[in-house]
Parts: sequence; C-alpha cells; structure tokens
Amino acid sequence: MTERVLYDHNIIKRTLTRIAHEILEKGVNVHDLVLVGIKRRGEYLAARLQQLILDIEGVNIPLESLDITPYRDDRDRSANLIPQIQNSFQTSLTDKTVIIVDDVLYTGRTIRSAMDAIMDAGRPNAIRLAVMVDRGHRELPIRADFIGKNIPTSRKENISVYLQEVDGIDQITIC
Ligand SMILES: O=P(O)(O)OC[C@H]1O[C@H](OP(=O)(O)OP(=O)(O)O)[C@H](O)[C@@H]1O
Ligand SMILES: O=c1cc[nH]c(=O)[nH]1
Repeated sequence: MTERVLYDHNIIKRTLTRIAHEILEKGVNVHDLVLVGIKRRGEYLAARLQQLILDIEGVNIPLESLDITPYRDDRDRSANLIPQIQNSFQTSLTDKTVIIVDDVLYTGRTIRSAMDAIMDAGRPNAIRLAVMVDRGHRELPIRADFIGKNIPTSRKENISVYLQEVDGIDQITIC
C-alpha cells in the first residue's frame, strides 16, 4: 500500500505546542509534573514537551524515559525481568503527576505496561496520558488526556510517526 503523508513538521510542532499549553492549563502545580516518554519515539516527544514547557513557563520539568519491554503482557513470564526496572527512574514519582508520553495510542497495551512500571516505582498522585496520535481500536479501558490528532483507522492500516531525532524528518503517515 502507498504511504500517504497526513501531517508535516509545522503541524507536529503546532500540535505539541498546543499539548504543552493544555498540560499547563489542567491546573496542576507545574512543579509536581514528571514526564515519562515511552521508548522510543515517546521519549523524544516528551523531551520536546519539556522544552516547550520550559519556554512557556520557565520551569524545567523532570523527564524520564521508559522501556516497557519487561512489562509486556506477551513477555516470557518465566524470565524474571521486572526487578531490573524498579529503580530505573531518576526522579521519585511518589506524590507527582506523571504524564506518560507516546507517539501512537492503539490497543492501549503499551500504556497498561507503562502504568504498571510506574506504579512499581512509586505512588503518583495521578497518571495522565499524552499521545501524538490516537488511532482507535482499544483493547483495554484506556483513554488519553491530551491528544495531538485523532486519526480513525482500520486495523489493516498503519500509522507512522517519524521524528527528526530518530528518522531525520518530522511527519505522520498512513499506509
Ligand atoms: O496501544 P498499543 O497497541 O500498545 O500500540 C502503541 C505502541 O505501538 C507502537 O510501538 P511499537 O510496539 O510498534 O514499537 P516502536 O515504539 O519501536 O515503534 C507505538 O510506538 C506505541 O508505543
Ligand atoms: O503489553 C504489551 C505492550 C504492547 N503490546 C502488546 O501486545 N502487549
């Protein structure tokens, strides 16, 4: 199938700026926020949000990245991988408002894994979710609090979020 560009660099930039403002408008104390970007592209989106919030509010919010692999529901459960991740956050998440950041929200399984990893590391006051694209087809009762673009898809379609830091270009495509 042909790959079609839906959104370019300018729209991605504008969308992230809007999400940064929405996060700040939510009424939480900006000093209680922690961003957790899901590897791999969520990590870079979270870093961009961190910079935007610094530009807007003058506050440098802690940024963490998370590899959810040990928490996947299709992992080999005989391998005892979970303890390795328990101390992987530099920032204490207890009593914080943790904002998980990812590029695409689909079945919701990645976010379920991320929430388990976060809960194993501490007891946040709240966990919120920011995604660049919500493509639907949830298999779990998970929704995003901050959504860049809602892109209705069929299961056969594929959404790709390309980022400068990883792919050398910013664009969102469907194929
Ligand atoms: O809601 P879900 O069904 O869990 O899907 C969303 C996840 O799928 C993609 O990651 P993928 O597993 O393809 O790995 P990648 O980040 O390396 O692209 C995407 O980056 C999200 O993290
Ligand atoms: O736990 C997970 C995470 C992502 N994808 C899955 O299928 N399971």
